[in-house]
Amino acid sequence: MSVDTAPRLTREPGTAAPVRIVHLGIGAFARAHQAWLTALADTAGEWGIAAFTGRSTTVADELAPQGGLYTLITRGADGDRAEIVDSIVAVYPGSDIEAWTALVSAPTTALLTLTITEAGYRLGADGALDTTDPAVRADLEGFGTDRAPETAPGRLVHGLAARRASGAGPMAIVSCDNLPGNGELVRAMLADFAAAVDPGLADWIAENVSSVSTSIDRITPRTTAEDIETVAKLTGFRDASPVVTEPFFDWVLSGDFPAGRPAWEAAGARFVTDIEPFEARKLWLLNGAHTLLASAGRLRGHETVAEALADPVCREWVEAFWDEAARHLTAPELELPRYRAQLIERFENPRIRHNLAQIALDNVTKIRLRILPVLRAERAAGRTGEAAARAIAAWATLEAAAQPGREITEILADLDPQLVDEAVLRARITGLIAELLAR
Ligand SMILES: NC(=O)c1ccc[n+]([C@@H]2O[C@H](COP(=O)([O-])OP(=O)(O)OC[C@H]3O[C@@H](n4cnc5c(N)ncnc54)[C@H](O)[C@@H]3O)[C@@H](O)[C@H]2O)c1
Ligand SMILES: O=P(O)(O)OC[C@@H](O)[C@@H](O)[C@H](O)[C@H](O)CO
Repeated sequence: MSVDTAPRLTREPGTAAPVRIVHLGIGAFARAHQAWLTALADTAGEWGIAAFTGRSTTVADELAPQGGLYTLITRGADGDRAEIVDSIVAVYPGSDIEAWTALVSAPTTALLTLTITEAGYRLGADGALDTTDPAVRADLEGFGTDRAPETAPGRLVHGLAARRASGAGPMAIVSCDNLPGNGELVRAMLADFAAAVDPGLADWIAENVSSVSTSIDRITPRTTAEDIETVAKLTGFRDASPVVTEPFFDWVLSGDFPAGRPAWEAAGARFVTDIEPFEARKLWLLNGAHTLLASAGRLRGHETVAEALADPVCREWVEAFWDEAARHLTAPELELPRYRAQLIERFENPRIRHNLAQIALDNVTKIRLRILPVLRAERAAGRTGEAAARAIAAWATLEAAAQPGREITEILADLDPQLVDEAVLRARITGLIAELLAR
């Protein structure tokens, strides 16, 4: 059936689970991962999700007429499988502060989950809330007035203040963004914001809000118009907002859930006491390789991860980066040879079109968190960290082209002043830039 003639996907009345989870930043990934796992785990229909967009209202406009239903296409190398996911039961634009406040402060709400992108946390290089950010300042100054908060920290603290006032009790916040120690970062972000507006509220949050850390993994590119056609053919429905993802998924969580949670382990999630090695494995090997390819692959004329990995030069650079990272990922439960083999298979999936330009967004933050730690660990061990340095050199080469007139040393200093201050390192990176330009 073509999308022009297919009936729209809509929810049957009376089939929505009660809201017990509020999600901020509904996009493609949350629907490929935690909303899908919630639907699988929640066989009794007790854990409905109320989803809010972060900035744009697009997903709310698309999903609300469908009662929150959407199609998830699992795209393997050999074909597509479509399923309709029903765990999202209400969708709102992020600007709907009335709905947000009512839902976060409801005693029935047990969890807040987040996919607001790395930039959405509004943290500075030191991991604390960036109070020099004009949007953060505006939310701090407007707190407690009629002005609606606009940043994620502002909205979260506003909602938690209402929860404290309503006496709804403790809850958990689960960050599902690709940041190391994402639970700790949420805790710091909330503590910094609340302390600046109401120290009593900061104490209440510290005692009543559990920040759960997670490592989240499922490659989910942006949906295309062609995907909407594919869904109509597979299901017979017109879905304005389907999501396409890969077969692989992984979710590791660590923390407390004072008001309960879905039995996510029944759907494949793992609960651990020490999440740090799992986070480092995923962020350095998967996201680090993505970040490397986002610069090096584009420099060599490639558009997608699969195209770049098919280039033996890029493949060698990725493997060399993994060798460096692997020396600092020593916990046996990480099963690195297996994880690396899976990564190659996932990156090579020719039917997942993961654009390097999309992955390159907010590159500076990503390099700081995924490449620099490997470079520092290698140098601390007395080695050069050549492969990590090459990823930085590739990024700096593209930046120099995009910012004519700026010296390479200025560009590197924006990333990390140490890259310029240490003469040996600076010379190595500039040497690698010359090598990349010569190719
Ligand atoms: N796509 C993936 O493969 C994948 C996998 C693992 C983790 N993640 C995490 O999920 C995040 C979102 O990915 P996605 O694929 O859903 O992207 P998306 O573009 O589909 O959705 C992003 C959501 O974040 C919101 N947002 C963007 N900037 C914001 C800001 N400054 N403040 C508040 N909200 C903001 C958007 O409005 C939207 O609701 C990633 O940044 C990453 O941290 C993604
Ligand atoms: O937007 P980011 O960099 O956090 O990540 C881009 C991709 O590396 C990322 O979305 C991966 O596909 C994902 O982390 C896989 O689990």
